[in-house]
Amino acid sequence: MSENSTNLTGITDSRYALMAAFVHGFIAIFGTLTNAVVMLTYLKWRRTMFETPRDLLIFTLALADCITSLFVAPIGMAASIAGRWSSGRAGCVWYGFVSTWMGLASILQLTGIAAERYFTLAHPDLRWSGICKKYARLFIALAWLVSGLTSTCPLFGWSKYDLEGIGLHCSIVWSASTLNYGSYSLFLLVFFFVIPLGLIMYFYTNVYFVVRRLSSEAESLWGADDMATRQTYIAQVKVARQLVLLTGMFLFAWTPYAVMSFISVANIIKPDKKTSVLPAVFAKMSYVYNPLVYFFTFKRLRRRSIQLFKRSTVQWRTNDM
Ligand SMILES: CC1=C(/C=C/C(C)=C/C=C\C(C)=C\C=O)C(C)(C)CCC1
Repeated sequence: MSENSTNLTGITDSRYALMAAFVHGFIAIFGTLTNAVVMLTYLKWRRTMFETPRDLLIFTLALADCITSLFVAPIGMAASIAGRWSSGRAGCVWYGFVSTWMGLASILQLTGIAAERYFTLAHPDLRWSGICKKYARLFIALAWLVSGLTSTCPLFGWSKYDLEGIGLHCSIVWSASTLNYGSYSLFLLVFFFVIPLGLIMYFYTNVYFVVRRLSSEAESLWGADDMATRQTYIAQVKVARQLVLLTGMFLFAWTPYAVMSFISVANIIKPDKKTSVLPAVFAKMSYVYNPLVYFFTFKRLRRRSIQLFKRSTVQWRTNDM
């Protein structure tokens, strides 16, 4: 990874450049379109769709992925096609800043939603779900604000955004060569990866144990006549499963990048410039597959999106006649 590089021309290898061009192009088109469909569906049926904190979360995650696909991926594609960084210093800072902001906001929101699941299922006595619905908007706004402020630090001298890998994308300088770079890198890895990951694992492990205990006690707890309570419980567990999948997919995408960044900071081995492109590309693919996870797991969203698609096709045809 680059350390003190200020040379914004970049050196590339044609095979990696071709792959990066393809991935960036794919993200720019499909990431923007699929995430836009998710958001439009929510906005079209906003009265009924924003029922739970989970819906707000899906909307804001789709917004973050859409912003990155639309405003960052084309810059990466242009660089990959040119075989060198082609958007200057400002383009590099923009690329690094937006990618960092959106990524950090997503991990904070996924931690928040894991907490909501934990308190809803493990401590129903706290009536957390009611409180959470009320404060979900505030939490999401805070997550965006905190991650936004954190991402502006490199603009004010705490670390910096620079070319990474073979020079086709920009990120913060993952290095401990100076206290300035090292402290910011560690700050990000600890507060936006290790701690959120630890909390997410704690919350979902507890959810799992509560569900297991309650399932074995189900008969004696509810009896045969309290079907309503039982159905509510089953629905809550289903939601927890969907959210574990969503969070798991995000972490699946970002963990290789976080591990490679840690290896660079700890100076364990010096990652090869070419192969270090792969974790960054892999992380970006989550912008495209996240909407697919929403469509396949959230039935209501899927049904409404299909409805939206059918309506627009009918409208199109009518306008054509
Ligand atoms: C978003 C997460 C992280 C930080 C990512 C950063 C700083 C990304 C910047 C740019 C690019 C180009 C990324 C890849 O495409 C951590 C701190 C690594 C933790 C996981 C979530």
